[in-house]
Amino acid sequence: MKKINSALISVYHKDGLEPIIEAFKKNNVTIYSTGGTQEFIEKLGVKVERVEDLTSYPSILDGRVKTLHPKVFGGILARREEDHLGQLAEYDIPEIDCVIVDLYPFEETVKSTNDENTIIEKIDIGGISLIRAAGKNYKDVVVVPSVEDYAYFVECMEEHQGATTLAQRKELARRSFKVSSNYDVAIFNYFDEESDDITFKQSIHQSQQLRYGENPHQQGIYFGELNNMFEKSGDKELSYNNLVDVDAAVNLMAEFKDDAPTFAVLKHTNPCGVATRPTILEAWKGALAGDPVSAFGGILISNTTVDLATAEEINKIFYEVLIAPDFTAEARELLSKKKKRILLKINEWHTHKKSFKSLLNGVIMQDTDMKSAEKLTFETKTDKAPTEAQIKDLKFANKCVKHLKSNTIVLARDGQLLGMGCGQTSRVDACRQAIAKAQNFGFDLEGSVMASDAFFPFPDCVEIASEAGIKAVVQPGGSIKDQLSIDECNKRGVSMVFTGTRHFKH
Ligand SMILES: NC(=O)c1ncn([C@@H]2O[C@H](COP(=O)(O)O)[C@@H](O)[C@H]2O)c1NC=O
Repeated sequence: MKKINSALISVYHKDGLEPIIEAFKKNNVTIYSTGGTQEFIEKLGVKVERVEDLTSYPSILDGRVKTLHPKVFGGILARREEDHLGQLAEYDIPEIDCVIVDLYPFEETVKSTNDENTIIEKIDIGGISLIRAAGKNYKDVVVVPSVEDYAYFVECMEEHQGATTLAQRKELARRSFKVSSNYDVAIFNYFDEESDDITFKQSIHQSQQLRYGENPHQQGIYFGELNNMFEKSGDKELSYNNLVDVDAAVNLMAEFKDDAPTFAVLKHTNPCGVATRPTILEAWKGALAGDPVSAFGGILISNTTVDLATAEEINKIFYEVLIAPDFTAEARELLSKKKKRILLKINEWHTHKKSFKSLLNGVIMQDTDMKSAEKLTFETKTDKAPTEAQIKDLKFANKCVKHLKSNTIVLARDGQLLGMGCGQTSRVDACRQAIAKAQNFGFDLEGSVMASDAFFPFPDCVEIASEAGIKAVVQPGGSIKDQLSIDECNKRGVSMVFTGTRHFKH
């Protein structure tokens, strides 16, 4: 157990210090402090020793140098043993038993301005050195590295009448290196933004223990911050699988965010029902019709506010998560009555620019596939060109195919997904699956269109699709046997366009 006799306090966020100062007063702790912090503490009626008096230097260079001095760091870093204490005495350096710091808000500054000078001034040097020094010497010194730790520190002191245990000091040292490493990563990422150097560092502050991972015997943790993106209602927490599905759903619907009302039903990340319609109710009905069986327990997402009429229909099935830009008050009230369902109001259609996956002994990163069908050039390769209506459907189908596991085929007509085959080891299997699913759910495929995530190595898919009634096809092209598929289309009066962009999804 170590009693605190002296403390250095230099904090950006002053609010919240009050209980600490109160406890220090009770235990006669000598407080050293920097300018603004000193003023704040003195307003609480407690006497403070100025760091400037300790160092015999004023704060200089606009505050760039205020605590960086051997009189400060000596008192923090000295081991409380004869040799070190002798040196402190020799140089008239007081021991500092506790360091409380809250760093300049670097990340918030980067978010709020592009002005480099302002950003650079918010790189804390003295503060981070203080917490690293105190963290290193945790056996003798207690460190409080951020405003988030004030409450824990007060608890520790209350438990032992102004003293701390070794375990508590070690825990606070751990927190101090968490703060300093996150802080340095954020600074690094700012400087690294335009660099060609290949590095991977992330500063993530929040984490959430999930009920379990993909299966109950696997642990699951989410590292990240969802609160800016969604407002969640419902008591149930998002599970690991929900998070994976919600991510897939948002990435899909981001493609349709500027379109007419669109609804999608996803299962295990794959969209199995999607429809764009003049009203949200019709969009829901159209999406559900795509695969009413798989929709059970699915993830639902719309690009339009969910109204009461739509909510009444949705309420007829069991779903896990419903995501929408908003819900009318009546729709929310109705949907909230059923437990075990999560409503997410989405605030921003944020799609991450980079995506990561852990594998083997590391992590792979890639640019997210941001190529949307709206921006692709559809180059007609057949004698027959698709009609305007078919082009619209081909774009719709191509937006869907991009979000399905490869190999995948999507069949669509009039802004509705009619059938899809996905996760197949051959394209012809995906094609057969898409046709079978569509026919199973009562769709006549006459006049529909087909999208493929990658090229056709053989003309077999065109043959099968055309037999089922498909009249237009979109694919990236790029096979040495492209001509065979084009010839097959010409023979059958089917139009085919190439986009030049493959959408594999593994
Ligand atoms: N330059 C230094 O020696 C220095 N020492 C402490 N700081 C920071 O100064 C801030 C507190 O300053 P003030 O008490 O003047 O409001 C804290 O965020 C602390 O992390 C410093 N500022 C930046 O590096």
